[in-house]
Amino acid sequence: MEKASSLAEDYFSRYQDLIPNYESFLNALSEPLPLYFRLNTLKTQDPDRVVRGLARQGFEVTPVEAVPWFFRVEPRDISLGNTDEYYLGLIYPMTLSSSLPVYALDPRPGEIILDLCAAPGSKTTQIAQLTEDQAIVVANDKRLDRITALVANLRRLGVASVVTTVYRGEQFPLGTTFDKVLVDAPCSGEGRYRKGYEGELLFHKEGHTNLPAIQKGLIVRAYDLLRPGGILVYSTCTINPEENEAVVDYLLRKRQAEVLSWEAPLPSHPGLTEWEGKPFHPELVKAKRFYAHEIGAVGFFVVKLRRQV
Ligand SMILES: C[S@@+](CC[C@H](N)C(=O)[O-])C[C@H]1O[C@@H](n2cnc3c(N)ncnc32)[C@H](O)[C@@H]1O
Repeated sequence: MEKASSLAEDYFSRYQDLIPNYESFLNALSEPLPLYFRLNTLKTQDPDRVVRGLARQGFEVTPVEAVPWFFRVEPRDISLGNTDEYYLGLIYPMTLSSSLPVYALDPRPGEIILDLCAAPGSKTTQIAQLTEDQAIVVANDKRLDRITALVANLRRLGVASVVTTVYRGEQFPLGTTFDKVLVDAPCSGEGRYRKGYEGELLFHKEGHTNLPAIQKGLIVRAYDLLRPGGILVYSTCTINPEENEAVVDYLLRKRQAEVLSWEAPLPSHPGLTEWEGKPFHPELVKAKRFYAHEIGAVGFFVVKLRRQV
């Protein structure tokens, strides 16, 4: 047990000097992730009614002050996915920090928006909600089975403004230009790792292909799909600088992108300008890192960029 319980610590030890309050980060790995849902305002404007309905089924629901339409739910041992509120599309269970990339994207009605790695659609449906279903949204994913799940979510939530495509994002056809592109990239998911009973890391998927190479291909294609002045948001749920700052640094060396500041509703830390002796573009300080133990949700990295020409 002693040996096993050090597995998570071993894995994260390279981040010892990077993660603020590293001890409390390690402690948080043993805690279950808090549950949240987003109220789907395309189907209801009456949060009180939804909260009362869930309370009758034994849920304790608390609004999250900082993030509009998000609610924290307890306990975890009854399934939100088996409630009428879920089936009717009044709620969409998603972790709180998963709202951040769309927050940075700031989608508006009338815009043409591409969600390049969209399935199962947490962020696509959030975009549809924030634009009151009045944008044109293309939701793409390389996996048809996951697009099928996304389409089911669109139907359940009553979204009409989204069309779906199935391309490898790196090869998404050039031609149409977008006002905004979101790349919520496939990643190692370190921000969501938790310790199991024997100290093993849950959610640790072995045998990844070269994620940074895929992520670099995705971010460059996303940039090339923007109109001049268009906005790109790149996000991951990993701590790993090679999948975050190094990917954005690659784009900044290949293209004339501008890194933008944005106001986040949850506590964050600046992006890194150096990692393991390798310098990154100084503007990366405007990227934001969110750590699981500080926000009570999955750890995230989010950066907002503008296409110059
Ligand atoms: C982090 S998940 C996206 C979650 C989604 N944005 C949401 O909020 O529900 C990453 C997605 O990227 C997809 N993906 C992986 N490689 C891809 C590629 N080369 N091109 C497009 N999508 C890819 C995966 O199938 C997966 O659905």
